[in-house]
Amino acid sequence: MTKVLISDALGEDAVRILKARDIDVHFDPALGKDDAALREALKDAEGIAIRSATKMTAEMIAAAPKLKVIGRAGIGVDNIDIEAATAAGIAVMNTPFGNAVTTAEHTIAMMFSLARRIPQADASTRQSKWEKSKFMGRELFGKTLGLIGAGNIGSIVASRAQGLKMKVIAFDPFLTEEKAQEMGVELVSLNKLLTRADFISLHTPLNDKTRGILGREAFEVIRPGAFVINCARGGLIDEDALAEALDDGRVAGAALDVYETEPAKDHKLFSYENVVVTPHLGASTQEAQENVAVQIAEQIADYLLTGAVQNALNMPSVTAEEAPQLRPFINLGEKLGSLTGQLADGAVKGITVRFAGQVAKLKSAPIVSAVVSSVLKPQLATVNAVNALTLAKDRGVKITEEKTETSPNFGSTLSVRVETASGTLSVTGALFGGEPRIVRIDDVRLEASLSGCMLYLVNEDKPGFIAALGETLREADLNVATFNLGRRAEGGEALALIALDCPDGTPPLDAIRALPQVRQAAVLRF
Ligand SMILES: NC(=O)C1=CN([C@@H]2O[C@H](COP(=O)(O)OP(=O)(O)OC[C@H]3O[C@@H](n4cnc5c(N)ncnc54)[C@H](O)[C@@H]3O)[C@@H](O)[C@H]2O)C=CC1
Ligand SMILES: O=C(O)C(=O)COP(=O)(O)O
Repeated sequence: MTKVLISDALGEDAVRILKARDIDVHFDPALGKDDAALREALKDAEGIAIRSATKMTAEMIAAAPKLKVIGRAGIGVDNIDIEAATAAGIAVMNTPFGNAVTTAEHTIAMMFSLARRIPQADASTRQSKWEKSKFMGRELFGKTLGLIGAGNIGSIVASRAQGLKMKVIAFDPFLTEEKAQEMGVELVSLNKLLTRADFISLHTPLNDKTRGILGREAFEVIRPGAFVINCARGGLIDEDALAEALDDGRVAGAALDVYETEPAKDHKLFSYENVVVTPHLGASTQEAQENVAVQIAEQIADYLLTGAVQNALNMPSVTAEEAPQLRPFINLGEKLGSLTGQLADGAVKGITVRFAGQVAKLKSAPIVSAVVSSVLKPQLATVNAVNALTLAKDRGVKITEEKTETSPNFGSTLSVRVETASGTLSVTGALFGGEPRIVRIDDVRLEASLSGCMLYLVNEDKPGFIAALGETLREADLNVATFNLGRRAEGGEALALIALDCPDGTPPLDAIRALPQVRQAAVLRF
């Protein structure tokens, strides 16, 4: 039974959905905080659903030999070593929209909290102080909100802020002018944003480019009296530099939901009166948690059980509707890739996948990944459809796709051409009743299913060859299951693909190669 772990606090719906799909679910929200227990539980898990507390480091991934998918019930994946997961052939998925509205609302709540000092006023009033004059606030109306990052969440924050009649400007080098105009947002440089905005809110992923984007240099040019809000990731702000800017009054206040180190229990900024803090609550509403739990459970189950891929960060998407259409062609691609990979002599330099007919209209990326993975399999034990393209690139293998919507003889054909230092080999296959069949090897037509243990032969098309081969196989006590022949021209070079009943034994290749008509012989396993 397929085992999936849930190692963070996820909505119960996730358990229900996975169990309904006959998945063995291990739900322990404490697991993500206990490295040793997580490592142990990962030994036989095929999937894991996490939030931000579980750290899927390279070391943790190495402890999970059966893991096929890491599902992040949320957006940020900075707690997952995606490179290590990809190298290990593990799909990484998130739920990019399920908690976006909730997090944008938290940002707006933080902005109001700063402007009206609601948390501080609340604490004071509970202490019977009635400090009405102390908590003089600021209006948001007419103020400028500067967004650093205007993607899913930033754009929702923008629309809510516009509803409050704020002017919204954004620094986002990846946002087009057209999209910004559509959002009613003025695109500006980081420097302009810092000098113009009354409120600055961060909404970028945490990566090498964005780490410390609000650091000492930024606080030096920031508009005096600006407020800073961070509901994205802790590392985006240099917390020491923020403390200095708060100390000398350049920054009027900050609202933080996320921290460089989490959980943040003892933080120097917690003692600042003009800092509002929440414990990474951005995504914590019932609605958002229901959304992400349901979405990630369905995505994990679909991937493990049907091969559908949704919201993966390291492989192409395949919808539930596309999966059944693609599956037979993925199977065909795997067979063709496996045949060419097993016959490839030496390092693979290039792989060309050609789609002809109806198949050219389908999404090609999953088929190409399957082909490349199967070609490289004899050389790389750990290759799979997730890491195939990365491994191919690392090894300098050039991948080419060709498409034509016409196919002369079959509804659709798929061809794989593999180039090595010693030449090229090209095979074409088609589906017969949904089953993969090979229909051509180089320029030789022959029709064969590829399964089990097979003998691949290149021989001279001369009388007596089949009898001699039959005798050699009989001497080795090997039964022929199917025999498929093709030839270039009468009396010329012929090809044979022979299925043998040899689950454990090995065909006597030396004896076969010694037959006078044989030019090449190889054993293939599918
Ligand atoms: N506090 C919380 O509980 C939550 C936090 N988040 C975090 O919010 C952040 C934003 O999430 P989404 O809006 O969904 O992401 P997104 O990917 O939709 O948007 C990110 C935006 O940042 C922009 N960007 C990337 N690099 C940039 C750079 N160097 N400078 C300026 N802009 C840059 C991108 O072009 C994109 O428009 C993420 O860090 C995510 O982890 C998300 C959900 C909940
Ligand atoms: O989705 C995200 O990026 C978040 O930061 C939410 O984190 P959480 O699931 O609440 O631990």
